[in-house]
Amino acid sequence: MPFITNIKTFAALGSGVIGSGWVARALAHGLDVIAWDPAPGAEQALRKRIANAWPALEKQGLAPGAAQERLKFVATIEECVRDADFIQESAPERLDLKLDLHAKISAAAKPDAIIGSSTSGLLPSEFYESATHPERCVVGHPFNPVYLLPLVEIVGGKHTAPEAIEAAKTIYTALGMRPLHVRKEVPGFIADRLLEALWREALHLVNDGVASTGEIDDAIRFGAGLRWSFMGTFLTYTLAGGDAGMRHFMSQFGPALKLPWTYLPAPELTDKLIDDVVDGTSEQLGERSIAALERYRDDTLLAVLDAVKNSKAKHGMAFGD
Ligand SMILES: NC(=O)C1=CN([C@@H]2O[C@H](COP(=O)(O)OP(=O)(O)OC[C@H]3O[C@@H](n4cnc5c(N)ncnc54)[C@H](O)[C@@H]3O)[C@@H](O)[C@H]2O)C=CC1
Ligand SMILES: C[N+](C)(C)CC(=O)CC(=O)[O-]
Repeated sequence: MPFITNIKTFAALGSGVIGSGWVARALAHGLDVIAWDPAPGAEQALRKRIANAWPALEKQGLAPGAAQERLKFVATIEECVRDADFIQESAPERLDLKLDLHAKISAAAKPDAIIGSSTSGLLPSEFYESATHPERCVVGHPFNPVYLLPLVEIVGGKHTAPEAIEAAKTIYTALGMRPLHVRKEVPGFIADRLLEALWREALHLVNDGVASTGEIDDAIRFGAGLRWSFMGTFLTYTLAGGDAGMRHFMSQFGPALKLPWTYLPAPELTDKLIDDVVDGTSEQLGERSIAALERYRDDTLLAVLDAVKNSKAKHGMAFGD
């Protein structure tokens, strides 16, 4: 059965940080959005988050007809998904919860509507186990803020049809995203496996009293963070090898891989470590509210995205290259 790819109605289940980001992206692309979230006050919180994101989306350019008013908040899962052409679940990261939720979502959805889950690293073969028509079920793992960052990792489970992966690619591309198909179903996929390694080391550095949270963030944002926005680790290190490139880099820095630079297993999350991290980041936040920091992040991300796009165009590359 061909899957729906020309979507007009987007269903969002779960409207926290990530669900609201999906809703904002879908609205900005001129879609009708139906949302459901069981938390009291969820609709109001969702509308507030979208209003905070909207100036950045306006700056980026709205699709014809795009409007915040095209969001409808409903009271049941069934109402949310029944008429949807595409469904994105962004519920809490718990296997039992997602398993139960997807049994309900898929039973009520159109059989040819693709279902995506925002999970950061749970396995689709596990949480789609009880789904109706599991051949249309995928992971579509986004990055925060979902309404601005282009990457979405697509992962299939053991029942996912190859055509569903292609359909998901088409849908996410139409939503202005850069899909990356993760060909093997592994926990953490590609990006979170990398991010988690950095996060564990950062926690060790705090735990060992080597650096504060602010100093660790400085080490990222004034160095590797700047080049990561346009060049990944492999190409960056090719340049670090000089004219001899990666082969010289491997021979010069390869031995360091045997030195105890990294710890990898996560440190114990003691109360002290949690307090140190929370106190450190509160100090970094200062007087700013989360919403104000989000607006600063969005403006800066737009500027970086623009700069990368323009520079690539000058070098004959498209943004997605
Ligand atoms: N926060 C992040 O940086 C990222 C999170 N994700 C993934 O997105 C998903 C959602 O995470 P967040 O938005 O961060 O969490 P969140 O805690 O901000 O939001 C979760 C929402 O789900 C709602 N909810 C509770 N029970 C539910 C149920 N049974 N069915 C549907 N919704 C329910 C909650 O009321 C809440 O609004 C998770 O799978 C997470 O791994 C993916 C990428 C990044
Ligand atoms: C922390 N996290 C694992 C939920 C992060 C992600 O999944 C992606 C992101 O936005 O960094």
